[in-house]
Amino acid sequence: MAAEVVASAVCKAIKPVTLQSRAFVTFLAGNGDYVKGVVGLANGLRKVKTAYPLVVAVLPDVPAEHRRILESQGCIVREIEPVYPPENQTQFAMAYYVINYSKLRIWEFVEYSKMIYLDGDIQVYSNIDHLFDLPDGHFYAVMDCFCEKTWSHTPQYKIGYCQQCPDKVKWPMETGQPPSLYFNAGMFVFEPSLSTYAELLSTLKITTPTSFAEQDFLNMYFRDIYKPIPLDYNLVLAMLWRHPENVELDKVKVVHYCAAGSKPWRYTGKEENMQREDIKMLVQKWWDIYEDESLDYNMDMGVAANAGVAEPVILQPLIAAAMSEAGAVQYVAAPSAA
Ligand SMILES: O=c1ccn([C@@H]2O[C@H](COP(=O)(O)OP(=O)(O)O)[C@@H](O)[C@H]2O)c(=O)[nH]1
Ligand SMILES: OC[C@H]1O[C@H](O[C@@H]2[C@@H](O)[C@H](O)[C@@H](O)[C@H](O)[C@@H]2O)[C@H](O)[C@@H](O)[C@H]1O
Ligand SMILES: [Mn+2]
Repeated sequence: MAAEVVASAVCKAIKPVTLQSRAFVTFLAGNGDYVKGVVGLANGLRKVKTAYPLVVAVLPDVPAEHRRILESQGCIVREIEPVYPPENQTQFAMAYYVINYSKLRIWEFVEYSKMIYLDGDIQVYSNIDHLFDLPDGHFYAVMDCFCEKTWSHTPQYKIGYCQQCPDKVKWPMETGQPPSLYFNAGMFVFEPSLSTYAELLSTLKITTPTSFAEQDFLNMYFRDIYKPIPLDYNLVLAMLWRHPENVELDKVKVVHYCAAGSKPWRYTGKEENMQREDIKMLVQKWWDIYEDESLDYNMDMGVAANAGVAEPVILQPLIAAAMSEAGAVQYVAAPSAA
């Protein structure tokens, strides 16, 4: 087909799609060493050449020096109000509650139509920009694992049931339905919305805090629209020793350093499982990116090379979105939960 015919066909196919503003977002609290995690994340996103900026939602207690470091690394720093526990909810240490529930403020970042949230202890090793093209109206995240001691307070842990291997120890149906699919809240794809934000906070006010804080709360709130995505998009490290059969390490795109002792910037190797070769390799991989000065933010580099610069117009997703109406593009289908 002659080039001009193709061009006109593509132009006809591209309906007037409003420019989508998209960004990665992470969260930083306190004046401690998590800022290293966020700097590492900014470098990692640059290394995989994401087209989108990294927004950092910071609590007021994040010092000016840390904010300067983040801005010098191309991050967009946005201060958020802490979310304080209701007066009658004091069974959690204030700091733990505030640090975890304040994450919910990111729903008010409505200048972005779609965001990917990443914990500060996460590193992105392959480009995941295609997740922004997942269909709207759902909450995408990776399923968690119930086998670590951190779950010992739950019925599923006591029974030995885990959604990562539902046939290994079957859920006793006589006790009722198995727990709904449960995601790890260290990484998720979401759409900021003021109405959702208002409802999240009003619901929180009447919700008793639980051990996994905002992760439990988000699982309850988004249960009906939650869609699991493959664990390659958020490898919770405990999966390496709890469900190795579910992990293909060379396919993993995102690593979540949430196992005790695995935070790379604090790694001593002393905790359980921390002397594993795969853990040592993943910690070193994080340090290689953190210390790679060629990845530092540089105003002279091209826009695409600098996460955090004003949003470039990326035609590919717009064409894909337009073509999808012609049924020509298959989106990343959320895998079946089983
Ligand atoms: O002192 C802290 C503790 C937590 N966080 C942020 O809150 C997220 C959730 O905490 P963490 O990752 O330690 O929880 P885990 O995934 O290990 O349960 C972190 O990744 C950081 O982004 C922070 O900035 N400062
Ligand atoms: O308590 C709130 C946290 O809950 C989640 O971490 C848990 C979870 O991953 C468990 O499965 C692990 O066993 C545990 O180590 C780990 O702390 C989120 O990653 C984090 O962002 C944050 O919401
Ligand atoms: Mn984490």
